[in-house]
Amino acid sequence: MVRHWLHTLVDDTLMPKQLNLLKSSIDHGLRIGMLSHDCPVCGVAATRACTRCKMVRYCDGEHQKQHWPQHKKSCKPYREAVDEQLGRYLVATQDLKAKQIIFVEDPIVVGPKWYLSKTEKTSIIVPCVACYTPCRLGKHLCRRCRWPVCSANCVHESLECTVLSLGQGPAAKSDTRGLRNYYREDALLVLKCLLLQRQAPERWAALLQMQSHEEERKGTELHQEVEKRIVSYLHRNFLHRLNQVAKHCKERLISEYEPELIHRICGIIETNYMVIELATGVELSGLFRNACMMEHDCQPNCYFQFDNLTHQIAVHAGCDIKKGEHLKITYTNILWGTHMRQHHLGMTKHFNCRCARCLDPTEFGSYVSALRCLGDVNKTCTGIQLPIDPLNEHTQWKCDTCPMVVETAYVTGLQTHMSDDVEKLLAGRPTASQVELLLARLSQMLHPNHFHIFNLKHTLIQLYGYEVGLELASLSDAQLDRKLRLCDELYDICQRLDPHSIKLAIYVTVILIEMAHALEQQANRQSEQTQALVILEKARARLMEAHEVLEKEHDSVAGRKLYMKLQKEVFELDKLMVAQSHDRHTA
Ligand SMILES: C[S@@+](CC[C@H](N)C(=O)[O-])C[C@H]1O[C@@H](n2cnc3c(N)ncnc32)[C@H](O)[C@@H]1O
Repeated sequence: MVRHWLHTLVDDTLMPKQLNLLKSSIDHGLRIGMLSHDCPVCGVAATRACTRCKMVRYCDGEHQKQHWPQHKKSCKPYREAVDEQLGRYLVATQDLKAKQIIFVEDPIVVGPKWYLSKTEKTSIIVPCVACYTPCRLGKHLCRRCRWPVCSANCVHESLECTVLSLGQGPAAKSDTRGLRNYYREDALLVLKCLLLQRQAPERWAALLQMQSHEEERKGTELHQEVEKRIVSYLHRNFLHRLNQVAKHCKERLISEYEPELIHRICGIIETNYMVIELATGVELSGLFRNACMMEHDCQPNCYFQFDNLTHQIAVHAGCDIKKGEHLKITYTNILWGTHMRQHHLGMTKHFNCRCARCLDPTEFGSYVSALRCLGDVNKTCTGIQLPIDPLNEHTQWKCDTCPMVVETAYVTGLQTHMSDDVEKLLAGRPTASQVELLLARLSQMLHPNHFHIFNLKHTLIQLYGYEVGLELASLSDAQLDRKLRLCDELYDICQRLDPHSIKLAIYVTVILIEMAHALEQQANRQSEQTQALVILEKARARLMEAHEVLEKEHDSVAGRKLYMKLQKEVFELDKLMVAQSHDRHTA
């Protein structure tokens, strides 16, 4: 769902179920259409881009010169800065308006997904080695390197093809597992990085400037994992033969490829990679010189979109940003509680986040990590238990009402146990009553806004109104009220965590659509037509808000599918409203 830096650790169980239902409609490429390709002076289609920001194009140097006094006010509205704690980061050099494109840039390198899911590792559908179109393993192979391509005519980049052709290929009569053990597309991004030495020395130099955390990574699980998955795989199958080739050809295809360098590249990828989702649903991983410099904050102020064809990134202001403010994105799942986010950032990006949300035990009043206080044997308590020092992983948790204190180990144990219960339940397509049961059980210990509770409630709003027997028209008034109340609660949490819906656009859209559904049903049950129309107006306002929120997700598959759904919903609602007001006038 939501695109960002995360891989397998992003909680898939939080993916709105509705999106799965919508998985089959439109599929077309999306360009970063917000940029004009016309000369701003004469309106003629132009190719000569401003070399500084690359965001405006001119038909000739004369018009570029003429436009400069105007353009210089918005050209490259940010600068790079460095500090000891953050490393390199970006700062706004002028006030920026929400949604404004701050910059567009080409990738340094793009390649297949850096982490494959369990299913992908064994799937016979793989991305074409040349163009990433999904193709069936073994149907077409590149004539030279014998890697899977989508058609016999698809042309594979020649240097990569040469290196891959050094491999022996999978063992004869390999089953799918054997084939997948050989065709490991998740190692190709590293190979593409190595090839930059020869193909694009400037991009190679930019790559090597990126943060790798290579020292901190040594001896960690991630280091061991890439040693097996990438470093030894590439050496064993392809790179070990490069020396022999060099002797024959009297030139080196790649000058440096020793294991330490490959580990460093793996560190660079792990620290910086961004997920690019294509219209086909195929995910790629990319590195960008400037975009990857943006620092992390658990409440970001920027969002980004990708061009499907060129893989360019467009970074937008997610809200109004003042001159001097840092440009910030989020590297983790903002629906997780502070301890989980900290753990994830520490493990993959090697830093402790000290943003305003992480420092606030209530997490902006959202209470997504909070527990209920159970009191002691003598007295029950209605208080809330919160971490005393949220940045300390060993902190105690204290009740805000009574003297009760619990240890972190207890809280972590409880949450892990509950994670398992939630994941297990949601993986099995539960009914609303099964979700309600678990919700009731977890609610005895967790705050009503806790992230596990959020997850269950977000599932519930997509079951009331859809499940057989619980279609909107079949819901009792109480069930309809419950759906609406759950939507309100979820919306409130999203607003606290992400007031501009920068990271939670998909979640918020689903919530707003479900709110609109519940309101439409309430309007249906109104005998008083004027009142019904007022409720329908409210429903329409929710859909319009969803429309606005979803703009940030125009480039994602989920976003485009939801957008189509939304268009239909607005159309249907408008029809209903016209019919209602017609009835009112003729009554
Ligand atoms: C994607 S890179 C960002 C660019 C990096 N600062 C550089 O100099 O190349 C991510 C790394 O930047 C640093 N970083 C980013 N956001 C941070 C934050 N909020 N606090 C501390 N370090 C941060 C961490 O070292 C992290 O692993």
